[in-house]
Amino acid sequence: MAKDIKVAIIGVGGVGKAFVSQLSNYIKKNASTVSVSVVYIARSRAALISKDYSPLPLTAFVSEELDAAGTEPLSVTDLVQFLKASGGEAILIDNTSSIELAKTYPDILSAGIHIATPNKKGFSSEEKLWNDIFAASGNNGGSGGYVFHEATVGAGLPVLSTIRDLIETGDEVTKVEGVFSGTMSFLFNEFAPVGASGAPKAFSDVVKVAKDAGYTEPDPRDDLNGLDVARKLTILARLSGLSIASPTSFPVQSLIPKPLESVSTSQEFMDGLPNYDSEIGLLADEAKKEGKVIRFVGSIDVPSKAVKVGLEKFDFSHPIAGLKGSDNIIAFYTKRYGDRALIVQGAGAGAEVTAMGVLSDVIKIIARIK
Ligand SMILES: NC(=O)C1=CN([C@@H]2O[C@H](COP(=O)(O)OP(=O)(O)OC[C@H]3O[C@@H](n4cnc5c(N)ncnc54)[C@H](OP(=O)(O)O)[C@@H]3O)[C@@H](O)[C@H]2O)C=CC1
Ligand SMILES: N[C@@H](CC=O)C(=O)O
Ligand code: NA
Repeated sequence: MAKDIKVAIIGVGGVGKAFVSQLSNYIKKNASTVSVSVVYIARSRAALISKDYSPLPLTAFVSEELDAAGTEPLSVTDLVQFLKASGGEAILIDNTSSIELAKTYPDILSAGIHIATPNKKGFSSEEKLWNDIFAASGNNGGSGGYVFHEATVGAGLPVLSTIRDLIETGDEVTKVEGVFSGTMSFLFNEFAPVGASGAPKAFSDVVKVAKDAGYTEPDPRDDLNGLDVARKLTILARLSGLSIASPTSFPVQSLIPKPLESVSTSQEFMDGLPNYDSEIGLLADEAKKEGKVIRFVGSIDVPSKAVKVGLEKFDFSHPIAGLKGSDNIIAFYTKRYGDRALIVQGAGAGAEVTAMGVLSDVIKIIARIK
């Protein structure tokens, strides 16, 4: 029988709940070959802890159960100690968007605990944190835990595994470009579709739909200010070998109306947004007159080290103009692939497709340690 791998899950929001459900199915399906026990599940102010390391039940109501029966969450130091005391391998799943938690990854990895996460913060903030995380990890042959973060770019789409494979097999990535935000894709595909006729939808209404569908960041301003895309490009640029100080160290266009930049809560922002629908409507109308649509895109030009994020106009026939739903499209230009890029396309946001990216990372870790 394979050794039992302990799992701790922090964050059971949209992605976290879908992850718990997918992990539960994975554990049942693979019970004869893999033994996985979830021993800790936490949200901000409550946790379920299995002190004797017996598996916690993985139900669809996990966040409600946490509130009803949970105790105070452990500090990261205590959680590491608890997982280490089990005597075996342990994986931490960070399904939050917390920078504080991300800052502790080097310590968690140094303790030999593995990490799988869709949280972009650790990989896209100051470069020192990125360097510390990978130096502490076992990814490059070190003694620390493995860290995988596929869902930080393009949700479950194979974006990071693709760029790593290209580079590790000796190809040279020259340019990466496309649509990197499920939210932004959905907003413009719905608000300014190709060949639109009739009354346009209000931009603020579409933002609300994207939020309710679980595409946005916990705070949708993090999408609309361009920073979510900037974080993804920071990760891809760093994987391409560029030194990127932070996601604000290159040009990033924000779609937040100036007067709403200073509001304090995300609810105030959502309430104020309808007042600015006409501003973005004008940009879409201008493009339409030229036979184009506007889309929110990003690009990394590796030789010139140029990274940028913002709105651009596209002909109706361009593949970016024709995207649907929350689809991302990411084109990798490399020496081997020449002028015809390697393209990855599909849903780039949503709980299920993101959780799939996290679980696939967990499965990769299990394959290395079991
Ligand atoms: N949604 C998507 O399509 C995608 C999301 N991601 C990333 O996945 C992560 C989760 O997103 P999503 O599920 O949509 O977000 P949600 O806001 O739905 O869920 C966040 C969860 O994290 C918990 N949490 C937040 N901070 C802490 C903390 N310091 N300690 C413990 N728990 C905490 C929250 O608990 P509580 O409710 O108690 O505060 C909640 O359970 C984010 O990093 C996001 O960027 C990545 C790709 C796609
Ligand atoms: N808010 C993000 C979620 C995935 O990273 C997006 O819309 O792409
Ligand atoms: Na991905």
